[in-house]
Amino acid sequence: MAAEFVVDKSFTSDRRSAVRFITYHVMRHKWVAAALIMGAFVNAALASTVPYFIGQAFDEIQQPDDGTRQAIIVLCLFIIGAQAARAVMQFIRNYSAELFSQRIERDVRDELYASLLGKSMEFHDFQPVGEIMARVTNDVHEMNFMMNPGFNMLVGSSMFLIAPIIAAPLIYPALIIVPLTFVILHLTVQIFFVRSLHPLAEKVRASFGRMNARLAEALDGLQVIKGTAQESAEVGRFNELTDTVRDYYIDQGRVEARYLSFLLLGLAFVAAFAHAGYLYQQGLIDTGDVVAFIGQIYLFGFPVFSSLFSLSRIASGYASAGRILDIINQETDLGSNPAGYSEDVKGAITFESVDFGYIEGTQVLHDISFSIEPGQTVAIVGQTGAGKTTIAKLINRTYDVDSGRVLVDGVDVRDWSLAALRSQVSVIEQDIFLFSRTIAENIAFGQDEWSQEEIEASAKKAQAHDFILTFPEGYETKIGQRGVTLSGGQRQRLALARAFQSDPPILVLDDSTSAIDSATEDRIQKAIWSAAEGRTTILITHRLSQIRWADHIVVLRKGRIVAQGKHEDLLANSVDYQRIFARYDEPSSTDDATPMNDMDALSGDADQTKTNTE
Ligand SMILES: Nc1ncnc2c1ncn2[C@@H]1O[C@H](COP(=O)(O)OP(=O)(O)OP(=O)(O)O)[C@@H](O)[C@H]1O
Repeated sequence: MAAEFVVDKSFTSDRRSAVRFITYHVMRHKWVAAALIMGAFVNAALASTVPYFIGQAFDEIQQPDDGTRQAIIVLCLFIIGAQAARAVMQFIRNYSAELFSQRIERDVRDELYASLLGKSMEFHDFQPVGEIMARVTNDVHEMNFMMNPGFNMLVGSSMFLIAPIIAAPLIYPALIIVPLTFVILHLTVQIFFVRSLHPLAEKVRASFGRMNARLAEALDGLQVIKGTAQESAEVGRFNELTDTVRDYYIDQGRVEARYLSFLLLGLAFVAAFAHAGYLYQQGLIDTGDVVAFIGQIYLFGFPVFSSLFSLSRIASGYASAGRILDIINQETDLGSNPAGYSEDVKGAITFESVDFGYIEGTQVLHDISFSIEPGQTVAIVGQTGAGKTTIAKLINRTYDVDSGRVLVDGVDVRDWSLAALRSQVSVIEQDIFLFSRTIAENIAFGQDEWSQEEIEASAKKAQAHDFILTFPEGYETKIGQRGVTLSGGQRQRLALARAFQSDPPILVLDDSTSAIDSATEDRIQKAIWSAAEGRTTILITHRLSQIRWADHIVVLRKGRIVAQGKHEDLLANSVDYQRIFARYDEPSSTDDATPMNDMDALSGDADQTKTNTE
């Protein structure tokens, strides 16, 4: 399957169905599973010896003679020995079960996480984060529960179903009738039980995912919810989802409450007493045999009670495995092309008749063609929604073109090794994302090794060093989630520092100075100029001061290029450029005091402006 990112794994699971997927993961740890089964089986076998020894003891007490005392002591020692051995077997079984289930949880989670990172942005655009989180955390954990206590209890208790079938005929052959009939009926009930439980378990899991998605979205948009006083409405919507989860759980409980095996167990006791009593009356078995036989029937209690719980866990785990596979098996269009072209990027970018749309049938870019020489700075301008950001996303293959080609150094980006391409194209997004890690770690993101001096040098170039030092912990300051503890301008400068640190041959700055005051704008301007030096830079900006010193300007309108060239030429010849430019905000700056929307000022020399400000 094509994926943007493929982890070198020591295994490739069988993803053809949930059963194969589960079996594959179980078989990866077959020795641990074998220890579990062996522990469970021997434990059950030893447990079933207890009623046998008690039956023997009964016989001894009923016909006392000189050897009775010694025989009872020996039988007691056997029971103690059997229980001690059981304790060891229980330990083996429970330890293996924990090891087994935790390993499976880890393997499946790793596999799912790697698969998620490998999915294209097209996939992630339409997947609510909360839903994905529910699968990575909760559904994977359900698979753990399916193994332990689910399978563990089912396997362990199944041995208690087998033991009486073996032991009863040893007491007297006809005594097999009741236990065998019970086991057949109990297994039939189990099959019907799981069949009716499975669709409900799927509904529970799916409704849980939807609830999680809503929760994640609400927390993400908390500011908007509070800002628009929508708390009550949101609580109402969330309640509807929690009600649905509750209702499906109750439906599941209703099916569980109708579990027929409890009734069967009661009937089995009645039938066993009747049968044993009849054989006793016929003189075919003695009192000890009756006690031993009823003791064997008692062993059924454990599998009946535990199967209700273990089968519910298995039904939930099975539904979860299906949901995990759903995600893993979804195709992603982008291939990582690991064997592709992977030279050092020089920086030439060419768009050749590119068409693109995010959704089928809705075209965002139409016939886009332009070229950028290595080291040039190019500004892409156009009204909001014109497709500027979309152009940037095609360069590092966040998305692939529908038709036409995007070339980097003359090579189609699809022929590049994706890792080689992306590691050399740095994009500072409109909505800058910072991780909840330290400032230093954020600047060095993507690098395995870095020194404090390097980080500080990058921060200085990005005009970020001074504000970083105002924090008590400096570079070790932990940034709040998504960088919420920083201002917009500070986030932008950290993103620039990250770009300096990785020193990419191609740098894309998307609207990077849209939300800041003029003094900060000035600092960022300087940082951008020094960042643009010696590399191909694409500026997607509404800032006049940035646009006009670009080597080349591409003017977009509704996804089409309506003009391109140098600032002066465009200003003189392109009505679109003039119109767009007239609407752009030009912040006043200390060095470059071009007034906003002042068309006279636009005719100033771009290079001159750049030099002055530098
Ligand atoms: N992930 C997406 N899925 C679907 N449509 C999208 C997606 N991202 C952008 N679009 C659509 O593509 C069009 C171009 O968007 P784009 O972000 O490239 O515009 P832009 O020129 O960068 O705008 P702005 O100046 O406001 O950032 C818009 O109509 C937008 O609604």
